[in-house]
Amino acid sequence: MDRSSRHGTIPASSSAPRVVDVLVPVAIDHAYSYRVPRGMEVRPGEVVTVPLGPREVVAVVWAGNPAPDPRLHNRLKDISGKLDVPPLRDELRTLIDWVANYTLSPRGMVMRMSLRMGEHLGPERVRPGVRLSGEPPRRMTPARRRLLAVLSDGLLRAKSDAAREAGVSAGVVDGLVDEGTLTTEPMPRSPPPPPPDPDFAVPDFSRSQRAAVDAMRALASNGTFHVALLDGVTGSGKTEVYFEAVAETVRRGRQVLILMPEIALTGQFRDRFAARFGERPLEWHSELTPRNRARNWAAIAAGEAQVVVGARSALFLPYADLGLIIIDEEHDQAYKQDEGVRYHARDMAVVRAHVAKIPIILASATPSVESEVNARKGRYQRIALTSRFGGQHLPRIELIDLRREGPSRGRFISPRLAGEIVTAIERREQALLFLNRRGYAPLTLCRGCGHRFACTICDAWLVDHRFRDRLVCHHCGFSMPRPHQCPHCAAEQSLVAVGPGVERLQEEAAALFPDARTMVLSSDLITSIETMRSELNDIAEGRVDIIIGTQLVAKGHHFPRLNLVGVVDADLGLGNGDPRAAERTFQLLNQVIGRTGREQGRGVGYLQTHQPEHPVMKALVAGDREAFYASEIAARERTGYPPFGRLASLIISAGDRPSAESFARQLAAVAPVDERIQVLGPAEAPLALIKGRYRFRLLVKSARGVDLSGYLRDWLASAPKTRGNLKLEVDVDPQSFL
Ligand SMILES: Nc1ncnc2c1ncn2[C@@H]1O[C@H](COP(=O)(O)OP(=O)(O)OP(=O)(O)O)[C@@H](O)[C@H]1O
Ligand SMILES: [Zn+2]
Repeated sequence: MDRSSRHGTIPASSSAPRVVDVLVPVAIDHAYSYRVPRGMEVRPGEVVTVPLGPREVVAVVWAGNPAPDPRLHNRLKDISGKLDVPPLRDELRTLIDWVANYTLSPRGMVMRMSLRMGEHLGPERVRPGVRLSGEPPRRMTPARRRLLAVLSDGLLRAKSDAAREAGVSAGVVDGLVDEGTLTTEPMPRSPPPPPPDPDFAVPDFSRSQRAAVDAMRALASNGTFHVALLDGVTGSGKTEVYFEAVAETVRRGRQVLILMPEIALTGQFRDRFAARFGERPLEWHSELTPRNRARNWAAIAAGEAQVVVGARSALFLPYADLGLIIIDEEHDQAYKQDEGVRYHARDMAVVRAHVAKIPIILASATPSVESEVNARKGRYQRIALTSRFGGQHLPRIELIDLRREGPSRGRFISPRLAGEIVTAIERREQALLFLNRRGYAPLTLCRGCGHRFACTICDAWLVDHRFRDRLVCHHCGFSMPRPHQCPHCAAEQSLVAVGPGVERLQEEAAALFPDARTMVLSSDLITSIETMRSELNDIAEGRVDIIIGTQLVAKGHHFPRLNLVGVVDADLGLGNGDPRAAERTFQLLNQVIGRTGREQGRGVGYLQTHQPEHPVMKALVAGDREAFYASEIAARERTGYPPFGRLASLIISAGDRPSAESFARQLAAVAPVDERIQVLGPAEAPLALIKGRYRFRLLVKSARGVDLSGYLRDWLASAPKTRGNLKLEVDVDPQSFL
């Protein structure tokens, strides 16, 4: 069913040139008018190329323009060509308009996310193939002999493949083509990916899973807009359960999108999918090569790819017939894109599902407060899995009070935790040391003069990365070799590392447990999805005793022999002034401890903390999730924070501090008065300097039902314009308050 055909083609009037509005993929909001050349038929949604200044760009016809301004006629340019790909459907164009309007992003930039492969777009290139003709070569060489041997089966091979298999250069192949020994033929287009088989390996579901499985199948077969929160404790089998909704949708011949918070997770996930469906799903993320990107895009647009697993940008792809969306780990803050178009992929996925009239499943063991409230109010259907699969118990959690039983100075693993790790290894189980901090140490200082190494263009300390032997800024990526001398007082050997990162923990673990095999997992050490996959396999197959990792290991993994997690600094996320600090800490710690005790024995998590009285710690120890949500929801309600109120932030930055501050003040001064809306600030941002830019923030707070985007748009329309290097960024529903 092609919904865009409802609009039909844009009618040609007899004399005046036909004009259409075309959205170009640049930072502007409105579409430009272009003339349709004689003999070309275009419909809204069609992908075209148009001249834009000195360039040719791939763009999309957004609407007909039946009454163009006659004064423009002579100045309008022609559409250059049409791409042989399906038009962007109404559904996707509506989403693009909606997201642009909601986030206050230029529509062209939102649309660009749907055309992410730019010039690689278009039908796949035809590759030349070669085959033996029967004509003998005039002259024989060893290289020619090898090539003929490879082709002796008479099959057609891509030219490059034939050369590679025979170990000869392309010139050898061309030579034999010229002599008529080989004939050339175009290679057939690569076949579409084989479809997943919904009945390949259906698991036996446990009694407690069965109700959820039935609910999944029902929701998929109803096929209407509906939001379900699949709320299942860690290890309950959420993935197996939502696979049944996938299977049902695939049986109906419609497409499924599964979003993951982190692309490093997609490798393992695709293997697991293949175990259930016999085939790996198509993937979509920033690590794809341009060629795979173009191929996957085309397969998705043609409806040949039935299941797509991807990072948040996969939400904007032109699915031919999307029938279901799944958001795995829906609470994860990685779903918020914090630059360019600032959107929350979970929330916008709900919008897409609504526009497309299809079901969406949000899965989590620790739902976001937003989704939890929606489930409590009945706006989302809660589908619960309250126990672990296979009768395993949920982990037990104990606190280690660092004020009383902490490690000695310069050490980070307390004696009690170290003792438990020894016992675990003796039992041939694995242990995970969790610390959400990359590198060796967050701060380096000179013992002689107190000099601290800071980034010169950011308000941040340089982080010591010993494996790379450099000091690195985590905000701008600046790095320098680790110095051997203080640049300030010239003292030699005077630099000390302050505080721990995962690399330093590994050093300590090696000293404490000299016979144990350790592995560090952190995003800066993972070079590709493939290396991540092989390291995770090493862990799953027991080739590692102690895993030392950042939040990368907290998510979604299943390590059969892991029964102990030591959280080195449980307080790390609590003290940063973020209104969601408690929620995030609760989610992250729950999730990481949830990696334990998944197959045999009871898992246990140790939280090293300075704040054993903190409500988050108490809720974790008591295993009392209800208490946590109840107090957090009450606090949000009291303060009018989301989801009981709405927030937006305006970030003003400039190359010098006074310009940024004075513009922020001018902006605040012209905020329209509305008794339902409060404008707070400007205040210097917690990260006051990033990449050489000074930053101020305004926080806009409103009641729940207010059209905050509309308010912001009116405000900014009447505000002074940014000039010079002043920049104003709008973040609706901010997740980061730095
Ligand atoms: N019905 C079943 N039959 C066989 N194995 C199952 C079944 N349900 C779950 N499992 C297995 O139990 C383990 C945990 O399942 P899964 O990873 O889906 O849990 P989860 O709820 O997503 O966990 P988490 O939120 O902790 O990542 C997996 O190894 C999975 O294959
Ligand atoms: Zn920096």
